Amino acid sequence: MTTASVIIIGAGISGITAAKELAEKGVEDVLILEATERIGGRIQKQSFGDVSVELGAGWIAGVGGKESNPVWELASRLNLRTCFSDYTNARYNIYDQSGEIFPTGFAADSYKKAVDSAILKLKSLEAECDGQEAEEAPSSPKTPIELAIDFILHDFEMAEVEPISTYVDFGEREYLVADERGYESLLYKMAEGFLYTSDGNILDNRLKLNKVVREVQQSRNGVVVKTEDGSEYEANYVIVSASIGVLQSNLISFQPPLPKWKTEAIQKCDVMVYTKIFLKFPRCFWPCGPGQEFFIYAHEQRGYFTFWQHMENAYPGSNILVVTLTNEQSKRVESQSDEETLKEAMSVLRDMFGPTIPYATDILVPRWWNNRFQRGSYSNYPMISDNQLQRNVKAPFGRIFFTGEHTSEKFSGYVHGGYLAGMDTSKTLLEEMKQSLLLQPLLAFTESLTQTDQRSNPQMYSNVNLISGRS
Ligand SMILES: Cc1cc2nc3c(=O)[nH]c(=O)nc-3n(C[C@H](O)[C@H](O)[C@H](O)COP(=O)(O)OP(=O)(O)OC[C@H]3O[C@@H](n4cnc5c(N)ncnc54)[C@H](O)[C@@H]3O)c2cc1C
Repeated sequence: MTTASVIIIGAGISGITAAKELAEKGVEDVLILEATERIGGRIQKQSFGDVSVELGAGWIAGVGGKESNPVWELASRLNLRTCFSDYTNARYNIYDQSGEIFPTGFAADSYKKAVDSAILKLKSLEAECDGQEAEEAPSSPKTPIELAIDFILHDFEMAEVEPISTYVDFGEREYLVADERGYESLLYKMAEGFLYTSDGNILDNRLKLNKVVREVQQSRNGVVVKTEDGSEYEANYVIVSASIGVLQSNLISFQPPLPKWKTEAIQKCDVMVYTKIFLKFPRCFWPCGPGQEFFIYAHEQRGYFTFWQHMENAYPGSNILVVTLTNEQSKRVESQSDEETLKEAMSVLRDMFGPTIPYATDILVPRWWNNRFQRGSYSNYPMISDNQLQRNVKAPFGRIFFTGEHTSEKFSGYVHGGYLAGMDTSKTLLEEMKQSLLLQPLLAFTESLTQTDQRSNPQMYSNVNLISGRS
């Protein structure tokens, strides 16, 4: 059986950050077990139509504020190619089903109404929590303006994932990563010399790919981690960085089972499904001027092929459009063939741009919901929820610690949330290791009093030995 001080389940941004931080602080023998054949998790690029597209995270969000976003700093240091991307412009490019574009004033007005309506909804939820009578939110007749409002509200629900109470001013600017190696470069740079040698070979004592963890067994002596291929690994501590969707599924079982306060908190957190569908065309037929990177299709069915982006700013001449679907629409599209999805997308595009536009030559539909190592795109805590819910999701259980974007109090749902969570969890674990070292003599004394044969369990309190390079 392979042993390590700390086993980390998952090699996304949070898992790699935690592993690196632990190693830098002296915990040398950290081992990452990753279910797939690659590192990166929800940061994943794929070649499509001669360029690299991001199936997962694409934007470095929250830049230009009072405090600095660590992922932006990292990207700047690595000279990652990025381009400014302002999706709020989308509100001025709203098409109806007959291809008419809503006049600017009309669209801006819808935006204001949506904001007012969102504030009213928030107040009513707050009042409900306080047990007061709430002002009724207006019902939504599906006039064109209400269709536009509906989109904007839908967008708020999908994008405003950070709890308002914990707002930190990283800024509002967003940059699209347009690097040849994509967002993944960040992770490969972090992993260089640590998980991989400079010529790209895996350091096998630090990272094992294609290792699907199915069971985490905890005892007084440590933790045993069992994988689908029958391997077993032993450690003093485990950090689980798998997504909230995976925690909600039964992929990983815990022995003894996680306590009720923890499983309840995990189940209460919403999982967003967010899907970017890529379409390649023989030529560009959409408007490409300044402020036209994004456009919206207003349809009675909320979220039906609503949000569009062209990739000409990031990749000139690529002739690629991206349409974003969420939740029920994402799940629906994931369950049908790509040909059917292509047909639907083409029909929407023909509504907007007329019947003569060329048919797409290729389509790429990521399936985050049906991916058993993700089960969704990112966590979305209820807008009005006390911080206790998230604290319970994050809280360790014995020797098992939790990290991942869903444990980041301020930035759940984001790459920088995953990064900061990895830092935070490693700090908490280091503190625990220190404490257990301090307690060691006392525990040894108690043990000798109760005449327990500690020699049969040599690892029980011996973080010191394990920290210094056993693997
Ligand atoms: C479509 C999409 C668009 C997004 N857009 C943005 C964006 O523009 N900007 C932004 O900041 N964020 C965005 N995000 C969110 C961002 O990608 C995530 O918040 C972040 O990457 C999560 O990192 P993580 O380390 O918490 O989890 P992950 O990256 O999911 O890492 C967890 C790892 O655990 C592995 N794993 C799971 N189960 C097991 C198991 N049983 N055994 C072993 N390994 C296991 C997984 O394979 C994975 O590699 C987007 C996400 C998606 C899906």
